[in-house]
Amino acid sequence: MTDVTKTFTLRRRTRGRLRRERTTLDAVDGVSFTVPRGEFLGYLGPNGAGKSTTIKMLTGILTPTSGRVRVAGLDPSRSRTALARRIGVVFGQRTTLWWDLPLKDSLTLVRRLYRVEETAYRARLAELTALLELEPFLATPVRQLSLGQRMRGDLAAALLHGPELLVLDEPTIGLDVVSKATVRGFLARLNAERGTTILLTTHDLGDIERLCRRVLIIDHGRTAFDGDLAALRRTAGADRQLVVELAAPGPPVELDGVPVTDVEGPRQTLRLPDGANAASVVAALAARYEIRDIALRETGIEEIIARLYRGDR
Ligand SMILES: Nc1ncnc2c1ncn2[C@@H]1O[C@H](COP(=O)(O)OP(=O)(O)OP(=O)(O)O)[C@@H](O)[C@H]1O
Repeated sequence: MTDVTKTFTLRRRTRGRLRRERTTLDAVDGVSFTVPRGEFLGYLGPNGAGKSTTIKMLTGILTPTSGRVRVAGLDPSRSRTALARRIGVVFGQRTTLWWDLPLKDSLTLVRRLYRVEETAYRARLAELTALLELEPFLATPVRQLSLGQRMRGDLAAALLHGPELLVLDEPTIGLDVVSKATVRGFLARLNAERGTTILLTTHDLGDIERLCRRVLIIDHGRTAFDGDLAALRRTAGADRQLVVELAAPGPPVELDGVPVTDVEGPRQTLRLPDGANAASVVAALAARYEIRDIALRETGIEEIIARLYRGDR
C-alpha cells in the first residue's frame, strides 16, 4: 500500500446544540509498505492505532480515503470477490464457521463457497486435519468447540482454497499456552514449507518473537517502525545489564565505561555498553570485588515495544 489514508467522519450531538457536530479522525494516516511474497510480517500497535482499519482496507472491507492499495495485483475494494479467492482471512475475535453445524459440514460449505475442486479439497482437508489435529472434533458442532479448537477450525476454513496470502487478526487471543504453541507451529510451517505470505496482527509479543522476520509498528495511524527484530532492539535503545550480587553492601563498583545504574544493598546493576564483551567485564569485576552471584539481563521485547509506544527512543 502506498500513502494510504482512512478518515472516519464522526457525528456527535453536543449539548445545547440542535445540529450534530462533525469531526474527523485519521485512523490510518499516510501508511506505505510492501510485503514481498513469502514474508512473515508482524503488524503491531497499541489499541486504536489503526491495525484493523489497515486490514479491512487490505481485504476490501473498507475503501481508503486516499492512496493506493494492491493485494496480489488487485485493488481490494474493487475486486473483493476475485481477491477472496487468492487470500485467507482469520479474525481471532469472531468465527467464519457455521455455529450450529459440525466443523466438517462447515468446511464442506466453505468448499462450495470457494468452488474448490473435489480432489484438491480432499487432499487439503486431509493435510489440514493432520497438521491442525482436527480429527477428534470434526463431528462436533462449532458452538461446542473450545476457543483453541475453533481457532484451528477457522484456520482450516481460511486455507481450504490454498490462498497465497493469509491475513490474521489476533489469532492467538485467549488461547492457552499449548493451543498457542500449536497455532504458532502451524503458521511457521505454512510459511516455511508452503511459502504462504503471512500478515499477522497481535498484541502477543511471543507470536512476534517466534514467528515474524519483519515487524511493522503503527501508532496514531502512522508507521512508527518497519524492520527486523534486531533493528527494533537498536532503535528502541535496548541494552544489556549485569546484575551483580556482592559479598557485602558498598559504594557503586568502579569499572571504566560500565556505569552502575542501580544499587540495592549488595546488589548492583551495571549497564553494558554497546558491543562490550560480558565475559571480560565479569572477569574485571571478579578481579577487584568479591562476587557472590551474577546474572546477565537483556531488555525484553515487551519493554522495547512499550518504549516505542510511549515515544521514547
Ligand atoms: N467505523 C469506524 N467509524 C469511526 N471510527 C472508527 C471506525 N473504525 C475504527 N475507528 C477508529 O479508528 C481508530 C483506529 O481503529 P482500529 O480498529 O484500526 O485500531 P486497532 O489498531 O485495530 O486497535 P485494537 O488493537 O484496539 O484492535 C480508532 O480510534 C477507532 O476508534
